[in-house]
Amino acid sequence: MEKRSSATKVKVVVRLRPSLSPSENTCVNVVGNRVQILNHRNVEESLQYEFNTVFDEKSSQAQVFSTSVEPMLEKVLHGQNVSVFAYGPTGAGKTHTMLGMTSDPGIIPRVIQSLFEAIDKKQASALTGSTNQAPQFKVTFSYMEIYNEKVHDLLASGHQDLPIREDASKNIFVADLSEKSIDKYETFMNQFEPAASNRTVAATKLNKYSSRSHTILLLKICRREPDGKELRGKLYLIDLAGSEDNRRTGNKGIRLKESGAINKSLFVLGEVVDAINQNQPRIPYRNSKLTRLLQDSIGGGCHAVMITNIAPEERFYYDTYCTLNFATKSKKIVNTITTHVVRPPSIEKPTATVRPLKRRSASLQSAKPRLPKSSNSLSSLPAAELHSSSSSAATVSNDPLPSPLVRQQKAFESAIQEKLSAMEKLVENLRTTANANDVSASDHKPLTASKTSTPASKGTRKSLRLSLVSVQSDDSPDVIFPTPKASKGKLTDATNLLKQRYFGPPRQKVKKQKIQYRVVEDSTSCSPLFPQSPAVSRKRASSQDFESPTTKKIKAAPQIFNNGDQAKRNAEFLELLNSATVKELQELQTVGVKRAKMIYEWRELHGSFTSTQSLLEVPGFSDKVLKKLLRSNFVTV
Ligand SMILES: Nc1ncnc2c1ncn2[C@@H]1O[C@H](COP(=O)(O)OP(=O)(O)OP(=O)(O)O)[C@@H](O)[C@H]1O
Repeated sequence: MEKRSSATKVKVVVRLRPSLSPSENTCVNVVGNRVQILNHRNVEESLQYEFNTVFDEKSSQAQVFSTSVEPMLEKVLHGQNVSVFAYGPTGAGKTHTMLGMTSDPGIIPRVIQSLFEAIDKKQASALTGSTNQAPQFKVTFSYMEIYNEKVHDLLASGHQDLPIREDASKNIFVADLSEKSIDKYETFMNQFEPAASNRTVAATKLNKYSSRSHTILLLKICRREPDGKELRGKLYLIDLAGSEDNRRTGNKGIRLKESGAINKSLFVLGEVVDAINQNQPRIPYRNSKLTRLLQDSIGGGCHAVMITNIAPEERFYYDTYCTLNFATKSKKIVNTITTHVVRPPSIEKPTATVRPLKRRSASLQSAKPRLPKSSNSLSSLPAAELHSSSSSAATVSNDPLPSPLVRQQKAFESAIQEKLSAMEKLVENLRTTANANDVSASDHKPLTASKTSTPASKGTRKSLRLSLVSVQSDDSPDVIFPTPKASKGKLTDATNLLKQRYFGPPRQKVKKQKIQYRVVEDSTSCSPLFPQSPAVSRKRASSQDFESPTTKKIKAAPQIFNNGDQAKRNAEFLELLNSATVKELQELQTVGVKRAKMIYEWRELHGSFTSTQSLLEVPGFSDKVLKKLLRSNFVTV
């Protein structure tokens, strides 16, 4: 569970390191929380940059930590994520600030120490309080490096490239790293050689690429309250690689490649910041591993502190100028802080939360008064289920529009109704013609019945109509399947009449039906009353997997129907083929204008069809097409 709280800007601080070569000219001045540098376009002017805090060359490690980082620790202990990253040109003091030396530790060792002090304090104060129950804390860490656009786990043996994946919280990208319990931290830290004043010596055993890679120490803190609630915070401590001007450093070969990779990720970082500031719809986080990892810190749900390191020497002028401009852009970025809370299931369903959902489902029922009450309506669901699927409940609530699936189904259904109605008319016309040609009186009976549909036929029609698009079972569909107009008798279902006429009245009225939607691929698959050819069965195997036993039974039904009735039906169909006009032929299932014309023209040229198989001689009729036509018009081969 996540809670979104206040929007917070990225906190940008600047740290100026002391000059390392006193003989060299400097070009940076710090005045209060402003940094001044010469204007390279006009040397008589100076450029001024203002930041949250600016640390001058005399500032101590302790000062930087207590002002910029220490206040953030409390947030991590309360389930929020914090990212502290050092940015700046090569040699400006990033590693010194983040790691420091044994004699003068930087942010990382200070964070570890303070974190445990804070945890101890919290537990002690909880135990002295009235509840006498202290929260439990679990701290783990992982350490990684992005080098040449590859992520390495620095705690694992060997340097394998790791993929970056999306965290369950959806807004954090993490590499699959080995995690160590924090009690291993001492051993881990001891592997660092003390950083000396010479930066080449500052390279460590663990991080041999030191200044040429981005290193990330991730601390995960899980706080479990006595009531079972968990607060999960993460703290990213990032030492970014410095960008290098290849012309100035004369980088070649591997160095050039390294430098290119560093520049690429820092370049993308700049693009990301620009995109956020310009409110662009797409932020190019995915364009580099670094920006994917920093996604939560820049424009995400994290508290972010950017420590901008700058060097005072004149030879760093251009780097300093660019760095200060980037820092200025970054301070405009706003993050919306997320608190990561995980509650135990038992306290997930307070009545206060469930009640509005119940009201919502009640209003849903009142909005559709004509629909029959059903045992599977939302209100009858257990409260816990409603709560656990609150998002889906919210989707249903008060929405007057049916879902696209229901709309699609309705459209399909009305198309089928039209076809059936037209087919009935067609049959009726044929009968009328047959009457005129002295057809026996007994044949009129079903046609007379067709004009006033009996309750039995209504029931059968309903069952037939539902079976066109659904799988039947024991409960009524209510909400998702409103009764269509056809059931009120406005449309007459010819297919149903045919079925009654040739196969007798339905054996059993379907009492209640519950719709379980399945994909209907085309209108020709609509009849579950006739068996499908093996080929079609194979094609539809996947959708049949979802069929209920009831549907399977219905599909098997034709086997028990009277063969004589089917023969009559086939003869009637043949009669229709031999006498219908183009327009009338079009009324048949799967016959459009083109096919109707083809059938008509073939008949004009060759005379009557002697069997339905003769249709194979009509251009455009393959075996498959014919089977489809016959099946969907309830004719057997
Ligand atoms: N505030 C400071 N006080 C004293 N020395 C410093 C300070 N900042 C940096 N230094 C020294 O400057 C040198 C360069 O610093 P550092 O290695 O931290 O730079 P960097 O920005 O991490 O460089 P790179 O990007 O190459 O890793 C180091 O020898 C470091 O000890």
